[in-house]
Amino acid sequence: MTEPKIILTVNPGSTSTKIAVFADETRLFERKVDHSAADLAPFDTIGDQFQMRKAAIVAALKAEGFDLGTLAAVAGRGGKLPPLARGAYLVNDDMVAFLRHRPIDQHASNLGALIAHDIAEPLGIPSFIYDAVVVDEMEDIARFSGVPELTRRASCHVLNMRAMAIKVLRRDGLRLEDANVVVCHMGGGVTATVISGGRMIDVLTDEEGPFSPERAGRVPCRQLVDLCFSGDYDRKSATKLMRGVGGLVAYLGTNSALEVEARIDAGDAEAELVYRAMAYQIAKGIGELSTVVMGKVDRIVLTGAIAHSKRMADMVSARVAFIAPVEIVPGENELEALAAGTLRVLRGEETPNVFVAPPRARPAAEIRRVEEASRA
Ligand SMILES: Nc1ncnc2c1ncn2[C@@H]1O[C@H](COP(=O)(O)OP(=O)(O)O)[C@@H](O)[C@H]1O
Ligand SMILES: CCCC(=O)OP(=O)(O)O
Repeated sequence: MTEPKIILTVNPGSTSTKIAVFADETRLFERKVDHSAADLAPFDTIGDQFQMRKAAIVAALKAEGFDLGTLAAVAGRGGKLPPLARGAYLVNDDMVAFLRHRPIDQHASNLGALIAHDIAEPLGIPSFIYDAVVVDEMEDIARFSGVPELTRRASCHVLNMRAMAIKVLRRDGLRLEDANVVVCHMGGGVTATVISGGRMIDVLTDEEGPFSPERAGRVPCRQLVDLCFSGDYDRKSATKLMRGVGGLVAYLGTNSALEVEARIDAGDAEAELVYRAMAYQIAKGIGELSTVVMGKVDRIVLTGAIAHSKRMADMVSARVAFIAPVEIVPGENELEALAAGTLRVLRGEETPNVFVAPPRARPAAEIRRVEEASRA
């Protein structure tokens, strides 16, 4: 009998870091470390959280008495890289450098590959990402933003959305390839997608859709431009306003939907209105994506940690149930999906993709200098 493959999976989310160790398909243990808005406030960028999050993981593994020497691979949640294909990518030097120095965006998932690589490299074992948040299968028509310089790109909770859609359909004897499903993941970030014929043909990213516990979501763009040039913000602080201290944090000072619900239960009318507004925006997003498949939606799936909330699930369902049956599948199985994908690679059933960093875009001023020099 062959020895089981031991895999450490790492899922840095905006409000928590989750890890689990698997022996083949069997989960040996799982740990979640929550990061409150106050814990995260001192960090300017996601990259600055690397040591804090890695230390939390190492401490959790130590508390379990886990021997790192038994590991066959480490898998991290894939972050804000350029658009990728579905499936596995080996974490290589190009990917590490890209995520460290020029990630497309600030998101906790950027730390998935970095932490996985940092743990795996000294052990002489590979690290992988699987179904990264930037898997992009959008159709050409979905890429228009209205400004030619700004192309819409996919970014969502890919791992969990696909896994939950497959689970719901399989239970009803259906296949993802044969259905139209709108999935909304409600966690620290909220994103939604419409999956048609097995592909995520359009996506509501966390910057174009509903606000969420710590993100602003879609905002009035002219006012945003004014805000950026008001003199009160630089690039870092304006970015953080959108991601990190937006949404529930901005309105209510907490990234915890659980805390907001406790305040509502205690009679806080402001908390109730903000939470209801979040549900309203989520429902509008689902409606928007339903038009992509002309309303022919087989299932709407609500998932993520906030789908545990009956209050939120009811508020959203009430507005979208006219479109299609609503399935509530709380939580996420991102760690299982990471382990399952990595196992396929280790067993030789899937070949990992190779990440090649795109060339750096040259700033307009540099291009002008080069052109002027060549004319001279
Ligand atoms: N049972 C629950 N009901 C409502 N909200 C919950 C519940 N459990 C967790 N949450 C909320 O879900 C959000 C975190 O989602 P999660 O997906 O775990 O985070 P991350 O995006 O960091 O991975 C937090 O706002 C948390 O308060
Ligand atoms: C970038 C989309 C994924 C996302 O928002 O994840 P979290 O909810 O974990 O922040």
